[in-house]
Amino acid sequence: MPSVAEVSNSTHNPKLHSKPFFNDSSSRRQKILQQRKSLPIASVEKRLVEEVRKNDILIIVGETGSGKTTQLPQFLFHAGFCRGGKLIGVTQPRRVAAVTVAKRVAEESGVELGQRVGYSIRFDDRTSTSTRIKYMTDGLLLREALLDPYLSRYSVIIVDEAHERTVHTDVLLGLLKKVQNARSKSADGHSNGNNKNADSDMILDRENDTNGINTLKQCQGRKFPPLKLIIMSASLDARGFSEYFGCAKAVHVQGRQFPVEILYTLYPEPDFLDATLITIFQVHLDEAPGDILVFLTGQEEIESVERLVQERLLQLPEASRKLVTVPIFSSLPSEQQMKVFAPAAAGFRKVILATNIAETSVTIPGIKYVIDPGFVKARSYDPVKGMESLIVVPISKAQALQRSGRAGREGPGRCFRLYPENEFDKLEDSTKPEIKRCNLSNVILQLKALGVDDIIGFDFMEKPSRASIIKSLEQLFLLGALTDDCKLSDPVGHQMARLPLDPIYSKALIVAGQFNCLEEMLITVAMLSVESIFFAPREKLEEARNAMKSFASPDGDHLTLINVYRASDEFLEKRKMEISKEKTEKIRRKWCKDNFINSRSLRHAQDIHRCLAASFFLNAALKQPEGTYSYLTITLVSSTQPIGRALASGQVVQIHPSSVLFRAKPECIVFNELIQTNHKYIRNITRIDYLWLTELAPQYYTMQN
Ligand SMILES: Nc1ncnc2c1ncn2[C@@H]1O[C@H](COP(=O)(O)OP(=O)(O)OP(=O)(O)O)[C@@H](O)[C@H]1O
Repeated sequence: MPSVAEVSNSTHNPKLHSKPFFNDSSSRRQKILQQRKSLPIASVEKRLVEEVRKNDILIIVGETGSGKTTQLPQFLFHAGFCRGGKLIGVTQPRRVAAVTVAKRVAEESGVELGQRVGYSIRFDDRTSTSTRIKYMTDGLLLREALLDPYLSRYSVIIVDEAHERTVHTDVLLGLLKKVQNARSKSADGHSNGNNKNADSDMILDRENDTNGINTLKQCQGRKFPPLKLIIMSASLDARGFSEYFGCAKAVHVQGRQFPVEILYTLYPEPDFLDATLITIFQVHLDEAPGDILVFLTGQEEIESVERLVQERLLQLPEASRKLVTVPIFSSLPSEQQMKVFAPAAAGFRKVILATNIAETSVTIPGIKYVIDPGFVKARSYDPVKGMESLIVVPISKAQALQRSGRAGREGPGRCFRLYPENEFDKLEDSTKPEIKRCNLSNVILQLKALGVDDIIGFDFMEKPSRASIIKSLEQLFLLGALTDDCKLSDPVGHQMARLPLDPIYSKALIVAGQFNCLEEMLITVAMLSVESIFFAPREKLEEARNAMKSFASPDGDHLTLINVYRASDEFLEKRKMEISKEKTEKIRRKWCKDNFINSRSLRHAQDIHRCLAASFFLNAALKQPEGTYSYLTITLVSSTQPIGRALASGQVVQIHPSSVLFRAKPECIVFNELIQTNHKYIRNITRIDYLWLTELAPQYYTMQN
């Protein structure tokens, strides 16, 4: 049993370190200072710092809003943990949390964002050489470990919201355990290279790597100060984490700043969307001023609730219509996401319609009421079919707690749970770790690059199933990332591991060079790697559709994406298109000229098609007579060999209505995404010639004939 020390809330309020916040003593500065002083964590600053000094691994559990995320890194900074230019890294499962918390802490510290306090998320880095407190996504820290296997720049790493158990958090925990072990050995004067301790073999067994990833050889002989590791959350299974870290100490920061009253329904609600609407209007019409945060499962649901709210508002007297809806979901452009943090116009109440993106870590100013129907859209993975799907499931108790914790941050709050209290009791305590319900290709690629060859033997907090591991190994093998003996292939596997992309995209980029279409592939992958390029607000649906049509390519979504990218590039940069110096076949040119076709564009389009086919061959589908598609999946014949012979079996999928090929329905296509709602849909699709499959992926497709 781990020892759980209670760090109580005392009446003593230590003087907070207050480097100049702002030039003037504005009322905002005073307010922030006051707010910080009154946080439960403020009264236990010294004791927490002491605990961190005494323990290399510390588990901190504290109520939502008690000040863990914003205050602890500042306490440690002022206590000298950044001496010698070291960093305190704080990981978050979500980008929006990393960005908004960093902004808040920079403001609290009175520094410009990107200086002492910064953030780093994929494709957006706001740090500098003076950054000492760095908020980042857990995925980003994993990538940093590829370049710096000892994470030598960090003196402290705080894994925040660990209860979410994202796949990156779980891999990171295993990795940090090993890094910490290796660093404490190096600090003790152990020779890294000779140490055969199993705990450090991942780092120690790294071979020389010619692909730019730092290797053990470069690290040998260097000494690193011990790494402090802090695992934090409001709803953590402290015992489970403590056991995983060898009976690490767990402390509990008691108290919350403001109470949140929890209300349940008397009976189960047959239609939770209807119940949500009724509750929104009850709060709006009957409750004191304060904004509302509603948790829904996805974009479609958010848009339909938004529409229904607008319709019902029109039925109210003019004076009661002062309610504005603001959506937030992951595919919304980030400027739009940030709108939820802006106050509503004077006299208006704001109702934020959010997915679980707003569930943890974030403080949305003004929120007094939370409406929680109790559902979430979660990933699930079927390793046999190789299919990942999103399904609506009840939330866990931990999630319910996080949701209610978004209220009560600036004053007392209320949370309306749209289910009876006895239903709450039946919820799972915590969310099933994502690593047990997702495709592992990306994780395996990264672990292999970090020198972990035995994936099944890796010290995961909870092991993914053997079937998922094998399926993902198989996919990586078919993409050419692994050799026959399951090692990272050279150079393809190493190159793929370095790219911060899905393995399928990385492979596309690598193959693109051979097909002379790297630029186009970069555009395609860049466009696919960001959230949805097309955005269609409900009130401007027709205009948005017309705009999309003007870019649409008859060959599919990928080429359409390139059209969009190029149009915006030309518009913004007013840059002339570069003329290709390549010689192309005279006949083909003439044919293009006669047919008013840009031969260069056509050539690239063809290359891109082939390039996509080469890398996306795992995701091919053939049209069936009735207009659906048969998706070719791979089934293992031999269960003893992870990469054995493969056979294809079909399952029925449909083209998603958002695709420009929704009506055209070509004979053979490749696609990027398979999603399951009420149907199995495929998205981001390109038309291909079936023969290319056998030409470019003979190891797989010749067997179909
Ligand atoms: N952007 C912000 N605007 C206004 N107040 C904020 C902001 N960020 C934080 N706060 C204040 O600081 C308090 C502590 O926030 P913090 O995120 O550190 O808490 P936490 O313990 O990490 O909560 P959680 O477990 O929910 O992540 C909030 O309750 C709120 O009062």
